[in-house]
Amino acid sequence: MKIGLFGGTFDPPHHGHMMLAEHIRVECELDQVWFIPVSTPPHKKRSDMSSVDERFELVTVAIRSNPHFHVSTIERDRGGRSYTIDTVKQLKEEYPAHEFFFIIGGDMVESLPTWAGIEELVNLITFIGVNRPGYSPSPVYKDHLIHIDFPPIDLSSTDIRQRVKEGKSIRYFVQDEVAEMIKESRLYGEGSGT
Ligand SMILES: Nc1ncnc2c1ncn2[C@@H]1O[C@H](COP(=O)(O)OP(=O)(O)OP(=O)(O)O)[C@@H](O)[C@H]1O
Ligand SMILES: O=C(O)c1ccc[n+]([C@@H]2O[C@H](COP(=O)([O-])O)[C@@H](O)[C@H]2O)c1
Repeated sequence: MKIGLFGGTFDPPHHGHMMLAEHIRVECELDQVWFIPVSTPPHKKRSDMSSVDERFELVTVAIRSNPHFHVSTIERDRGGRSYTIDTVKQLKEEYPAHEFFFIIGGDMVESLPTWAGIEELVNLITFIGVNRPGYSPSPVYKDHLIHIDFPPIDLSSTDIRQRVKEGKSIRYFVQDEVAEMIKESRLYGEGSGT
């Protein structure tokens, strides 16, 4: 089976994530996409990040309606900083018959040279990269990166959190169930979305 691994902080998962995963699944003829919420992101430093359990729950409800989408606990279970090289090695060992790809947006394509063990990692897995508004595709590792055009979606989890803080509606920015969970759990501040 061809599996697209889609790692992220997903705080929260938004429609950009869902559109990207579905677009890549179809374009690259993947059998499944496995969403992998990070335990601690390797590069991001945020003191107000939701817990990995909360982010895992948000992803679980966000992907529920798509039979090709799954969520993995691999990084939650491992804990600590979620280096992709560790995840890829572990998954290749557990599922030797699967062919894995790693899906990333333009910001992550740009940051690839700084990833832990990147020289080894690019020989273990092929990346699938898309454009993202504000980021230009990097010429590095192009032999290990399949570039897929993606309709620019200028949306980020940061935007969603900011809207919630400001008491603005996040309807149609995230799935209804995700918006409900944000409200119920009072994530991201007093407004918690409408
Ligand atoms: N609008 C988008 N277009 C293209 N790629 C995206 C988009 N949003 C997220 N991604 C990609 O999805 C993956 C996971 O992203 P992440 O969960 O960090 O979301 P984010 O919106 O970038 O979050 P934050 O605003 O908190 O940094 C990354 O590879 C990122 O590049
Ligand atoms: O392994 C690394 O050094 C590394 C550095 C930056 C990002 N990543 C992975 O890229 C994915 C997206 O990261 P982020 O910060 O956008 O949530 C997520 O799975 C991270 O573990 C991995």
